[in-house]
Amino acid sequence: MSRAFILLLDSFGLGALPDADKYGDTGANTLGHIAKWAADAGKPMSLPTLETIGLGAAAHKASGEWPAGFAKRDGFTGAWGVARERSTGKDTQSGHWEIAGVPVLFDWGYFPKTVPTFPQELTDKLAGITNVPGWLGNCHASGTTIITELGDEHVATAKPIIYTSADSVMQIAAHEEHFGLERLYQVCEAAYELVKPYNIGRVIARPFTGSNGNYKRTSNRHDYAVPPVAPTLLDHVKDAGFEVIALGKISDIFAGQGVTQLIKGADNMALFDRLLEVTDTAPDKSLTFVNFVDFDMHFGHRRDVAGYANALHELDARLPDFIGKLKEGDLVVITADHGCDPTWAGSDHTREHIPMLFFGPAAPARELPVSDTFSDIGATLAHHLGVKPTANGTALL
Ligand SMILES: O=P(O)(O)O[C@H]1O[C@H](CO)[C@@H](O)[C@H]1O
Ligand SMILES: [Mn+2]
Ligand SMILES: [Mn+2]
Repeated sequence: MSRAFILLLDSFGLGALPDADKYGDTGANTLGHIAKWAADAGKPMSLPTLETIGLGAAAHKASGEWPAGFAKRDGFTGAWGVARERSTGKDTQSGHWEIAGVPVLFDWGYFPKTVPTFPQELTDKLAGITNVPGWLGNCHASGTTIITELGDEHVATAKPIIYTSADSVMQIAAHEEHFGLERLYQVCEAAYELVKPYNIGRVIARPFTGSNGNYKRTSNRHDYAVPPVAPTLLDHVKDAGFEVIALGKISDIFAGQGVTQLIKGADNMALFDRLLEVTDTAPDKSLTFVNFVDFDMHFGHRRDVAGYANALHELDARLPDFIGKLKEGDLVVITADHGCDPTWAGSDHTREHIPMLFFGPAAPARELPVSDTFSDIGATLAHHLGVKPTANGTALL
């Protein structure tokens, strides 16, 4: 067996990049600030499996500091390092595509921090096509806050809630029963076509349920994403005739390009269950790519430090089961797509190093030099699987 696995902890950054000042992120450090918060609260973090692979040393390499409560040790079991982003954005698509060999060197379009944020030409056209009676929101917002504020008015008027963030996104929230899930998807499909001239990466359907000021998003989120601009590692694996198994939102992020099997999961732990099943059955030369989204969606953007720390503990506790299922020749990497420091101002991502923790039967134990592109991950896995090399990046192992 010679399989590859990418376990991506969405937003798990290890400290600001040298160019973080351009993003207002100088000093951001997702893991470092969570660990400090936990130690200050008298409950230091303990991530024994990740630490054994080399997480603490990688964090030290990225930021110059060992996370509070982590042992300053050596003798790791994995090939550990960190990578810097070459893409100009600090968004999910740029991070994932770059890992898969395609840095995003053009600038995405973004909507301004004005109210309204969306150009009137766009919202008028979209209302005309979809027959909605108007829009609510039309601003930069946190998705959970805005449905609490505007949910009642949405239910009363049937006007969808539209909002954006520092990412290249148009998000459309609507009530699953009152407005209808299928209708929301139709509005998003129409929006996806209309935002093309604005160079927007994704339109995201954000359905919710509930009543009387008490609203909750459902798992029926759907992303309408621009496909990768060049062939990625996923395409190379698929084109070689091997399986590409996408868990969670991976397929959405790559617009389905290069994916042969798509498996969804409601949350991190459900996704981990699916990962264990896949690890039992995935064939030789397959690539399994999982995105653990809760870190970003529930805790990073929500600036919930305790929740983020807890989610890390939960994931670490399950890693031994996964490692126990690996077969000879398997290579795994634990990584991230950007930071989202839950102690940082605002609610957006932070420009940070990502971890590169390679482990499994095919991984040597060694320190890796700092990579100047996330694409070194894709290059390493392409080499491991013996498929066409990615257009960017250097194989590290
Ligand atoms: O606040 P919510 O709706 O979770 O939005 C977050 O989710 C979007 C997609 O990842 C990002 O643009 C971010 O702002
Ligand atoms: Mn992300
Ligand atoms: Mn995010």
